[in-house]
Amino acid sequence: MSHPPSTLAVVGVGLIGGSFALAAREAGLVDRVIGIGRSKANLDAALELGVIDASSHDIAAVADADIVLVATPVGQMARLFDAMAPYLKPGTVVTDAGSTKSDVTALFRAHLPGHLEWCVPAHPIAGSDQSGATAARAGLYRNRKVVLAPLPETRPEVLERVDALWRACGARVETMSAEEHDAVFAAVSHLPHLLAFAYVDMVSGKAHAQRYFDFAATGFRDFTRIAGSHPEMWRDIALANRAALLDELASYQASLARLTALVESADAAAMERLFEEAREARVKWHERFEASR
Ligand SMILES: NC(=O)C1=CN([C@@H]2O[C@H](COP(=O)(O)OP(=O)(O)OC[C@H]3O[C@@H](n4cnc5c(N)ncnc54)[C@H](O)[C@@H]3O)[C@@H](O)[C@H]2O)C=CC1
Ligand SMILES: O=C(O)C(=O)Cc1ccc(O)cc1
Repeated sequence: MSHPPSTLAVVGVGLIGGSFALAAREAGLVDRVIGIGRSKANLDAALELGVIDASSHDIAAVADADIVLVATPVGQMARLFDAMAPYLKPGTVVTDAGSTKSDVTALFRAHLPGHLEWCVPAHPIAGSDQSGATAARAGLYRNRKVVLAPLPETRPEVLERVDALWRACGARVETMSAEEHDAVFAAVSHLPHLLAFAYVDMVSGKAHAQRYFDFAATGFRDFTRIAGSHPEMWRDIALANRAALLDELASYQASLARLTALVESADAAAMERLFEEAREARVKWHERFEASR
C-alpha cells in the first residue's frame, strides 16, 4: 500500500521506541526516523544499529515529524509534552507507549490542550526486562496486543492512522478507556512487578543472603525475572497508577493473610483447594496465551 512519505520522531529510543521504529520502517509505513533522547551513548548506539536515521537532544526536532512517539518513562512525559508544544505542527500525530494511561491522558490535556485532536494515548503489551536501543527488535510487537485509549477529541482518521501503524508492526489493537486500562494493568502487570522487587529485596536483606541465593533455582528465576526490570520505569509506573495499585496491593495482602491463616492452622484441605483453583486458572490462561501468539 503506498503512503505519503512520513517522518517519525521517537522521543526515548529504548526497547519500546526503538522496536517501534524498526517495525514501522520494516513495514514501509515510515521513511525516516529521528531519535530524540537524553543519553548520547544510547542515541549513538541507535544510529549505529540503524534504529534511527538522525539524532537530537533538542525536542524542537519534533517540528520535522509527521508522527511523534513518546517512549520515555512516564515520569518524563509532563515536561516533554510541555517542551514540544511550541514546535508541533498542526496535524502531527502524537502518541505514547507508557504503561499507564489515566495519568498520560491528563498530561496530554494539561500540556497539549491545543493539539488533542491529533493525540492518541497508547500502550503496547509487549516488552521485557531489557532496556535501551540495543535491546530493540523489529519483531517485538508481532502477535502482541496494543491498547489504544483515544481521547474524546481524537479525530477518527488519527486513531485509524495509529491503529494502522501498530497493525503494520504485527500487533493486535484493542481500544479501552484509560480507567479500565489502569485497573486491569494494576492487577496483571504492575502488582507482579512490585511483588518481584519486594521479594528479591526481602531475600537480599537476609543476614546470609548469598547462602540463600546459592541455592535458588528455576522457580526463583521464573518468579523474579521481572525484578531485573528498569527501576526508573517501574518507579514512575507505581507513582502514576498509585490508586489502582494500592487496591491491588490490599487485595494481595488479604489473600496472603488468608493463606497465612491456612498455614498456621495447618489446614491441608483448604490449602490444596486454593492451590488447585489457582493452578487451574493459570493453566487455562497459559493455554490461551500460547494459542494467541
Ligand atoms: N519495557 C517494557 O517491557 C515496556 C515498557 N513500556 C513503557 O514504554 C516506555 C519506555 O520503556 P522502555 O523502552 O522499556 O525503556 P528504555 O529505558 O529502554 O527506554 C527509554 C529511553 O528514554 C530515554 N529518556 C528518558 N528520559 C528522557 C527524556 N527526558 N528525554 C528524552 N529521552 C529520555 C532513555 O534514555 C531511554 O533511552 C515507558 O513509559 C514504559 O513504561 C510499555 C510496554 C512495555
Ligand atoms: O517483562 C515482562 O514480561 C513484561 O511484563 C513486559 C511489560 C512491561 C511493562 C508493560 O507495560 C508491558 C509489558
